[in-house]
Amino acid sequence: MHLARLLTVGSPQPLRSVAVIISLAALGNAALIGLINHVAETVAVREEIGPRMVLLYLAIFAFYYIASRASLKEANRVLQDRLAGLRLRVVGKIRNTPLRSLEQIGHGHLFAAVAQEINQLAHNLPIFVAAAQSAFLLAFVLLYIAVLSVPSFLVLVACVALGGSLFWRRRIALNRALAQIYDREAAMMETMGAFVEGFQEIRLNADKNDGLYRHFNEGLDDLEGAVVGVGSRWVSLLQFSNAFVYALVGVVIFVLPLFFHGYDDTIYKIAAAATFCIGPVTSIIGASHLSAKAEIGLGHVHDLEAKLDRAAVAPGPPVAVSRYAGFSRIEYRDITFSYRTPDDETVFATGPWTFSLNRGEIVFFTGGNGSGKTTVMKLLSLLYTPDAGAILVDGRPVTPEARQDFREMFAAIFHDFHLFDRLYGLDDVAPEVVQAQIAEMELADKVAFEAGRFSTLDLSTGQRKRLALIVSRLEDREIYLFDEWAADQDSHFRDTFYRRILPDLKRRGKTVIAVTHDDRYWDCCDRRIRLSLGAMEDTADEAAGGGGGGPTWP
Ligand SMILES: Nc1ncnc2c1ncn2[C@@H]1O[C@H](COP(=O)(O)OP(=O)(O)OP(=O)(O)O)[C@@H](O)[C@H]1O
Repeated sequence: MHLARLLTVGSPQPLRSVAVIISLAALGNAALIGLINHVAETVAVREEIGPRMVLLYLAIFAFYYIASRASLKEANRVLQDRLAGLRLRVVGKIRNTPLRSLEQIGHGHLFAAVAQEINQLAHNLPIFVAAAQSAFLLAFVLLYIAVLSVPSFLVLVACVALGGSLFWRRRIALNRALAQIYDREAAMMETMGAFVEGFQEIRLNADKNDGLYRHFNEGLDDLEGAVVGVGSRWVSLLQFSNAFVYALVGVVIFVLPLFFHGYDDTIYKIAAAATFCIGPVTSIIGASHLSAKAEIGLGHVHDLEAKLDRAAVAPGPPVAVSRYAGFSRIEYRDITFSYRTPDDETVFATGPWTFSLNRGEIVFFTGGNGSGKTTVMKLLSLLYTPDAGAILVDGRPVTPEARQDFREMFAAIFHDFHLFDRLYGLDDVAPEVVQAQIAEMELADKVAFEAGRFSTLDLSTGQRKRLALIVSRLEDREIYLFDEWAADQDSHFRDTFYRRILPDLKRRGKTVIAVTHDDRYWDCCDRRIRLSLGAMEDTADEAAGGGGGGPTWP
């Protein structure tokens, strides 16, 4: 069903053309079988095979060869095109999904669906195409048998229907077992991931290393047992299909002559034709095994698509300049937000809080671990949509359609930031400008900007953060969010950040919101907000609190 859905999305025209070419190739194959039978009969009655027959054989063979090659190539091209379309569609949905929904789906699930499942399918597609050709061939061979003897055809069709239904029943049981393998494979992949991500920890601790290895081994045993079980079911299914074809040949040779007269002349032709079917039947059975796997994999991709569709927000038109560019004041009114479990239990809640931000000010957010600073940063930039409350820019409410415009005002460096090696979205930046910033950030001996990309990202965490700062400055946004940016910097660069970079941004009319634990630099802000269990607290009255302009609560 999922495979059929993959094929039917998009224009039906290429599929029709493929079906025509595949059926031509199968027709050529069947004609070849018919001709071979005819020649064998001619030789058997000691008649001469003339050059016409040789020429006919060569012509049919050439036709079959060309059509078969073209059908495999064309079908593969069309199917790979459908898969590329599926990948593009899923990634297109991912990029328009709200951050929170993506976090709930989980990165592992996303990668498994977009990379693993679709890749596997892409590799197996040629086998499906060959199986489709075999199916057409079987149909033509049955037609050929019908031309030779209608009663034989009817008996064979009845036998094939019976065999097909037996096969189908066994296949359903096999599919169930395959689905269980999928779950075990996912669990094993997770433990594999722990080896890679926790490599430093296990290299330092042999007991931990052994424990994880044992856990992996148990999972592997479990998986192996399931795979072996499916393998033996699969082998017996394959044997059943081959034995079934031989049984059919037996019916042709031994049973049919007992019931039908005048059958002796054609018996060997029908037997030969049925024998020719063994290869195609094996090819179809092989593909059916893979198609069961593909169904499960594609099922996961389609499940993911459905989740993304439920969460998706229709993208607005491309934004050249945010409609809020040049804002004077942003007000966040009665904002609330909570992380919830799938059972709808609240894990952490923040708000209701009300906060306003004036153009050109520097606001620090402080608070203990888990107090909600990062969460609030994501709410302020609308990476998270508040559960309730309103945001107004210069008195105008930010409507759902305008949210992307609002986000376009921000450049953010979160503590789990991602550094791209290219300046995506900054096509017009002159390399000299980037190079000058690299020098200013004292990274010139480490990294260069060449051919539109950074020469390396293999840098220390502090250095990578400096590179991220360069990128955010090049983006030239209205508001800068820094989530503990200075935490990984040495004392010299920490000083540079608070005493030079932040004031410089302010001088250029930028607004800065920074999460910080650096109490030595609290004098560098205009206002400081403290978060405690998700609640905002005014620090204006604190003697050691932020200097500057003091709080500006609405
Ligand atoms: N993706 C998430 N899903 C569920 N709960 C989360 C998620 N991220 C954070 N939380 C919860 O929200 C609370 C606040 O987290 P947040 O990262 O905002 O705190 P923080 O003040 O930035 O902490 P830190 O100083 O350690 O960086 C945490 O207690 C955590 O349990």
